[in-house]
Amino acid sequence: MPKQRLITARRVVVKLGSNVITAKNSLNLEVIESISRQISSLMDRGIEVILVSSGAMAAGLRKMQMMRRPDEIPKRQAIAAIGQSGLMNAYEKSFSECDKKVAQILLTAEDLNNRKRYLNARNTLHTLMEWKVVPVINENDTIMVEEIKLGDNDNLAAMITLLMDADFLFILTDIDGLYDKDPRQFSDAKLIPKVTTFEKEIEEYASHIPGTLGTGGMLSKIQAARKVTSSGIPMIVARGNSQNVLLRLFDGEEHGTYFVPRKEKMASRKCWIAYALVPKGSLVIDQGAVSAVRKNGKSLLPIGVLSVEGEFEQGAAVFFKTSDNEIIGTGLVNYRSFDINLIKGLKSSQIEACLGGKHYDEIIHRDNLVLKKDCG
Ligand SMILES: Nc1ncnc2c1ncn2[C@@H]1O[C@H](COP(=O)(O)OP(=O)(O)O)[C@@H](O)[C@H]1O
Ligand SMILES: N[C@@H](CCC(=O)OP(=O)(O)O)C(=O)O
Repeated sequence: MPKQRLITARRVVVKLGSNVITAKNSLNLEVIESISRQISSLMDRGIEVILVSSGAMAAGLRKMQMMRRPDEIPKRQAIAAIGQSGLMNAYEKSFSECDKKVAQILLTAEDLNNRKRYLNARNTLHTLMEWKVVPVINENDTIMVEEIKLGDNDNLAAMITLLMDADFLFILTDIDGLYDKDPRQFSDAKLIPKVTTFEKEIEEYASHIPGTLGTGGMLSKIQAARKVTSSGIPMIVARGNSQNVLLRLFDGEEHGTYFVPRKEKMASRKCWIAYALVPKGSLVIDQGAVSAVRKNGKSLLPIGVLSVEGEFEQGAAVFFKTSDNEIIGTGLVNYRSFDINLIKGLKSSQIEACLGGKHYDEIIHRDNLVLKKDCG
């Protein structure tokens, strides 16, 4: 293999997918041991590693000798609980053989939505890394219901990468990387070694249909790549059971698909607004406001707001869009939807008379506003 891309990252996130972590009848201990050894060896070189591991559901199914996920939610959650403890046991054992300790972190979408909990998670992860303990993160499947699930660990891993200001995201799966079409359906599918821009066809290459035990398929890996590369962080998708894959990547060998990062890095607060929050409504804005926020980097003022969609409180994340439904970006509102309905179209100097008081001139301050065009 040619050596082309020496990785100099100091803090990385590694994500292991369900298919690669499970064998025929249970967890694939060989893979778990190999990845643990590789992570441990990176840590011994002074690199900080955070592991996002799937496998709870797959391991639980195998343990209960079930062929597929049950339809009932309580049963699914019970399966995840059974599998998660086995998963952690396996990591506990394999990392202790390398003299490393592990910590289990189970997160929900709500934890990432709430800024206080989001920052708390960050502090805990920092402490673990200071103590040279390996954080093993998964979604808390046992309490999540379908509607509010993060859904796939590729996007969770991307959010952890942003949360922790990591320098690199490795997504390890059961295939060599991104192909130009679904290799399960097309025998002539070709591996794409490098993705520089997210043209529409990139998403068309990928089927969202995962492998037998996976969740998001290649599509969720591309979404994850969008998130991190738009924030200036590179990502590689590679085969997790290929021998010493992480160490070889660190030594500069080319494997898998490399997603090239954008040059400009988005501030971490803006990453949180863009990727962790679920918008609660929309503001339809006029062309003047579109140019002000898009071209001139200005805040969104009431005068540019035409209408309000949905009901939301002060501080909520909302989309702002044109009357043709083109989404321009996302931001945190200084006023609740009820008040925006009253002040829309007004000058900022008229807010006080209208509402009987004024805390802010802007509906969305530019520090709390992220443009879609900056999100890859
Ligand atoms: N264009 C593509 N390139 C590579 N793999 C693809 C593509 N389209 C669909 N896939 C499928 O996506 C699967 C990986 O996704 P998934 O099963 O969710 O893995 P994981 O469990 O590692 O997250 C591969 O096994 C492959 O069959
Ligand atoms: N939280 C789930 C993993 C869901 C998931 O994203 O799976 P995958 O697409 O295989 O990475 C579990 O542990 O089973």
